[in-house]
Amino acid sequence: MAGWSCLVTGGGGFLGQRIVHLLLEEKDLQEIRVLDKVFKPEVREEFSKLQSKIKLTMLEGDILDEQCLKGACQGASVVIHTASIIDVVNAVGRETVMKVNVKGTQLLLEACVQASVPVFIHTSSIEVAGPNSYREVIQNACEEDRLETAWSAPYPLSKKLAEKAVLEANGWALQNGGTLHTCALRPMYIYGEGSPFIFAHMNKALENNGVLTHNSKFSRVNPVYVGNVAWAHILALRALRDPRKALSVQGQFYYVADDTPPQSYDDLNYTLGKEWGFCLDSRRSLPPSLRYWLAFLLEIVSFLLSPIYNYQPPFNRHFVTLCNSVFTVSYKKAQRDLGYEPLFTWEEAKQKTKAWVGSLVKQHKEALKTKTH
Ligand SMILES: NC(=O)c1ccc[n+]([C@@H]2O[C@H](COP(=O)([O-])OP(=O)(O)OC[C@H]3O[C@@H](n4cnc5c(N)ncnc54)[C@H](O)[C@@H]3O)[C@@H](O)[C@H]2O)c1
Repeated sequence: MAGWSCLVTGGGGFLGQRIVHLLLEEKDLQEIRVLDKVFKPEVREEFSKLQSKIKLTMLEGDILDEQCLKGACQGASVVIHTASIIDVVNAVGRETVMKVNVKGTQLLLEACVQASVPVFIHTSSIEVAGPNSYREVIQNACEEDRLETAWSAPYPLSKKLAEKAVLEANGWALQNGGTLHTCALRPMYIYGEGSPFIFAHMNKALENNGVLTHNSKFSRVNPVYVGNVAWAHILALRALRDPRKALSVQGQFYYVADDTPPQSYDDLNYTLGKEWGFCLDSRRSLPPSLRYWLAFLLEIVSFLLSPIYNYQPPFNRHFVTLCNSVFTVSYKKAQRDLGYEPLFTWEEAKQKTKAWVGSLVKQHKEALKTKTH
């Protein structure tokens, strides 16, 4: 097959970087374009090193900038769209999240039509499916269950609308007479080296003598390792580029999990941190029902104050539900259609992530030492 090129939006992010690394191994790939709003200096340096292996172009720009998207898509054969704002506590502002996640996706789809890019892989999220209630137990959910979030909170709603736009765009006519083929991947909560959530969590605990906050001990989910999620993206793009497989994959969505055992978010953090002296807060936490109604009260206060003051509650009902639900999925459909098997076992994923958490602890100790000298 002739040389091809791939654009990764959000490619400077936690997942995007791992996708870029895996792309390097793809046959006949001539160019990787990485579009991101900002590249951290360490990411820029990492990508500069890769430029000796492949033509890697870093494009700093906004997913809402049509001119930027036009240039980024020109001549690309595949788009992997991971750029998004993840905000489960409404810290960023509703309008911004909706714009970047929904409008940004629509603009990118239109840019693909104009530039005749035939393959579009979208990183969706488990949040488009739920959980809707912490009282509901959902185990081993599969795509045929047609689960759908009922939340109007900006993150789940925007991801739901973005995924819908992507799947509806499957079959669109391209400028050159070709056809656009799309699919969406719905990863569970992603962990691994560089996870912004684990980074924030561990740093907060380090400021608190290694005590990890525990506000999700009733949850039971199957988190997925970042290297496996990146791998699922590669398999999806291979499938959509393969005329024998494309027919069963186009217009479809897939849950992406791996063999990480179902557990609470608290237990995951503890497992990753205990070797480095982290411990769980031994104080009793509020039961979910009480936290839920407290969140509701705070949301009302926020609403009442809104004409005069922008008060953002520290948690909301959606967040409480997320942190206290039993919600696990099966990855059988991805196995069947994409040939997906996790690249990393739970043991490997755990060891790699633990080692990274250890490096955070080391950095923290060194920073403390320099402060005191
Ligand atoms: N982290 C998780 O647990 C998780 C779980 C399920 C799905 N996802 C999805 O995976 C994708 C990647 O998430 P991640 O965990 O790597 O997060 P991340 O924040 O590390 O990566 C997102 C990237 O998008 C970029 N971006 C944000 N706004 C932009 C804009 N206006 N223009 C251009 N780029 C912009 C950010 O700079 C960032 O590099 C997202 O679509 C997210 O919804 C993440």
